[in-house]
Amino acid sequence: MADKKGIEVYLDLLSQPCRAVYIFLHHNKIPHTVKTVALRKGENKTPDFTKLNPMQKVPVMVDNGFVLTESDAILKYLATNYNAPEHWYPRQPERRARVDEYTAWHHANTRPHAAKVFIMEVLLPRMTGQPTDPAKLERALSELDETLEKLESMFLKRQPFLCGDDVTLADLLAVCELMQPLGGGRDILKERPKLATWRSRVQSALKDSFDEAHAVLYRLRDKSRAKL
Ligand SMILES: N[C@@H](CCC(=O)N[C@@H](CS)C(=O)NCC(=O)O)C(=O)O
Repeated sequence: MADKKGIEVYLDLLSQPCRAVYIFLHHNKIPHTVKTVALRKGENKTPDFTKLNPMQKVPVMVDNGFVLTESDAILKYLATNYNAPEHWYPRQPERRARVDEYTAWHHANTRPHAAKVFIMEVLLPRMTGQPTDPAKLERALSELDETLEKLESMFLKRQPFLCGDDVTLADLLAVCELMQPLGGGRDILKERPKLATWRSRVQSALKDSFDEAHAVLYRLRDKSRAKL
């Protein structure tokens, strides 16, 4: 049985994988302490943080001296070692394999494609002072659209959640990523009713922890919309 003393997590809630870890811990009432690492202030580049994670990325989890990076590994570790309901990461081999199938695909598809739109519309203009290049944005949106199409046709199909009848780690990672372009005022699911309904379903399943984790992104969205 894992230690009940609690866990330390190093997070910046503007980061999609950090929000997934935060939501999982909060929703499942797993005792933990959040240590904020403000990426915009370069706090991930300090010597202390670099010692903890030489990759200089968040999230990082420390459980009684056991240091773990990568949201996927952290979520699966938490689901396996702490008392989280089984639906998150089912024990039955085929059902678990479905979650692993999505999460492997996620990091090469949903994540880079949704993140690119946010980077182009929010981060790059802030860093360079230059407006978004419309042709590059068009290409990024078209790549993202292919991913959204596959999410609907290959994963969601006719089921309520990406891997079946109940919410899993796959939905959690996916929803946090697909929310990100909202920071630039863009709702990428606006014209995708099937995925938009899925998002509402995931949001309801996660209750307050969803909005709590996304508060900082909502503030960014409101600022972006005010500029339009
Ligand atoms: N594959 C990693 C990705 C972690 C990652 O890219 N984190 C970003 C924030 S979303 C970061 O820390 N970036 C800081 C940097 O690269 O300087 C995971 O899922 O945990």
